[in-house]
Amino acid sequence: MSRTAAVPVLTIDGPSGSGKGTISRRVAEHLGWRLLDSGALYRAVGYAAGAAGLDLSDVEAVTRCAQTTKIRFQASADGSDTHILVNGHDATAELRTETAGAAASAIASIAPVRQALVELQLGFRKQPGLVADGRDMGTVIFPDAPFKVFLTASAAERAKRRYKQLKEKGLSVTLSSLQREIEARDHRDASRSVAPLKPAPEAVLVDTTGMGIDEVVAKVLAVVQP
Ligand SMILES: Nc1ncnc2c1ncn2[C@@H]1O[C@H](COP(=O)(O)OP(=O)(O)OP(=O)(O)O)[C@@H](O)[C@H]1O
Ligand SMILES: Nc1ccn([C@H]2C[C@H](O)[C@@H](COP(=O)(O)O)O2)c(=O)n1
Repeated sequence: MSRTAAVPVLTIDGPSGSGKGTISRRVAEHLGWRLLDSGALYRAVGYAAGAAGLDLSDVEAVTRCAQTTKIRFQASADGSDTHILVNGHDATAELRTETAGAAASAIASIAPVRQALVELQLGFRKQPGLVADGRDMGTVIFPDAPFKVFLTASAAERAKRRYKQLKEKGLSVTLSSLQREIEARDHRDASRSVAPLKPAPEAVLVDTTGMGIDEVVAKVLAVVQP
């Protein structure tokens, strides 16, 4: 699934809360490369399906939804942030919730839904390069990527990070329920038959447990610029 093999791609896959989004953004900025947040696409389809009142296990209806939903990434006016428009509605805040993550994980196990999002993802591969974050970037979407990283961290550490993030947003959550949700999502993403969450055999594994963000960024950059 190449599109333009001459364009370098760094794939960053890993479980929920391992820091893929944060690290991908920082690394893409440093390299001056484009960024693909593939999880946002699945979140957008899950959100659109929910908004249309669909049963998320209705394969035909959710597939049609994936094929017709218009998803657009738009830089904020000051360029510091990216907004996600779903069928013209700015759904950025709704898409970041744990509920949206769980809905995304549910519809992501449907093979034709994944197929409907392939071309969109390949279209991000443009010069001077792409940092692609997700679950199957290195295994399915960009198997020929010259640089592949798999980020992990213990479930307890990932739950703590998410807890801090949500508390800072003023949301009421408990650490134990977050850890349970994270573990359930990991299990579903890793055990599905289509494009399961797993490292590409040649990916560099980075366990970020106990590592700060700057340290992880440096380690990932070293994969591209040894
Ligand atoms: N190495 C790190 N040390 C401490 N906090 C981190 C680290 N990496 C990421 N974080 C924080 O953890 C939280 C989750 O990170 P992030 O959203 O990047 O993870 P993710 O893997 O993209 O999650 P998801 O798959 O659910 O979208 C954020 O608040 C982020 O700032
Ligand atoms: N390449 C991808 C990206 C995401 N998903 C699914 C599985 C995740 O639980 C969900 C949300 O992703 P996140 O925003 O947390 O990275 O979307 C996938 O199957 N494949």
